[in-house]
Amino acid sequence: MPTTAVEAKIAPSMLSSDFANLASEAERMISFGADWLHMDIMDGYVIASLRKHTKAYLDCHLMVTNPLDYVDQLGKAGASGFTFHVEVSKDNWQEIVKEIKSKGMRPGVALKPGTPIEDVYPLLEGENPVEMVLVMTVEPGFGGQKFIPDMMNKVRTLREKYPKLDIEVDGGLGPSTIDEAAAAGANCIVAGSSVFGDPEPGRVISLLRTSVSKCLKPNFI
Ligand SMILES: O=C(CO)[C@@H](O)[C@H](O)COP(=O)(O)O
Repeated sequence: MPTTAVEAKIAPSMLSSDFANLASEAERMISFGADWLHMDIMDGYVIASLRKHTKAYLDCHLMVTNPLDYVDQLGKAGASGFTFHVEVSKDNWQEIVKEIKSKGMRPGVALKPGTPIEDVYPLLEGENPVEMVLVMTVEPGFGGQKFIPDMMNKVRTLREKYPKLDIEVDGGLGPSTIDEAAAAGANCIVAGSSVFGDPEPGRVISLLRTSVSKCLKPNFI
């Protein structure tokens, strides 16, 4: 029976949602077909309050300098994925990954546009590898920035080396950039302004999924 090595995951970035109505915004995105909800973390309280209203996979991107300090809090709050930055974890990533897994979350590593892809390789090898790499396609910070096409070289290199890895892209993704990202090998797509800013978010989510699905390679097992 053919199956795919990796699946398309469309993750609206809640940074672009109406914060005063977080629960209904989350429900709205799930009803439009979102797979994950992408959460940019400044503290864990938002996760805890949203978790009360949804069973969705909460894909958390920690833009913090000391990720270890947040593992326990995010685990208790109900985070599903915990993605920390490679730039701040060169010395203790093994401990961070172990802690994330012990709290029942899925570890991922993110890299900023200026960071070479080779920096994440050690985190993908050995006994306790991360399970996802988030390639930032804008400088982390806020939504609505322009997609950096050069980042697709990182995605391509990573996909060639790790055919079964979840590769996420974040920043400036939407109908005009998705084909390039999908062709390079990204399968998890974070999209903020293109989804929340469209009168038909469901149509955008479905378009993103179709583009990724077309590029996924079948894996015959
Ligand atoms: O983490 C970030 C930016 O730092 C993102 O998650 C953005 O929220 C994505 O927004 P768009 O570029 O899709 O509008």
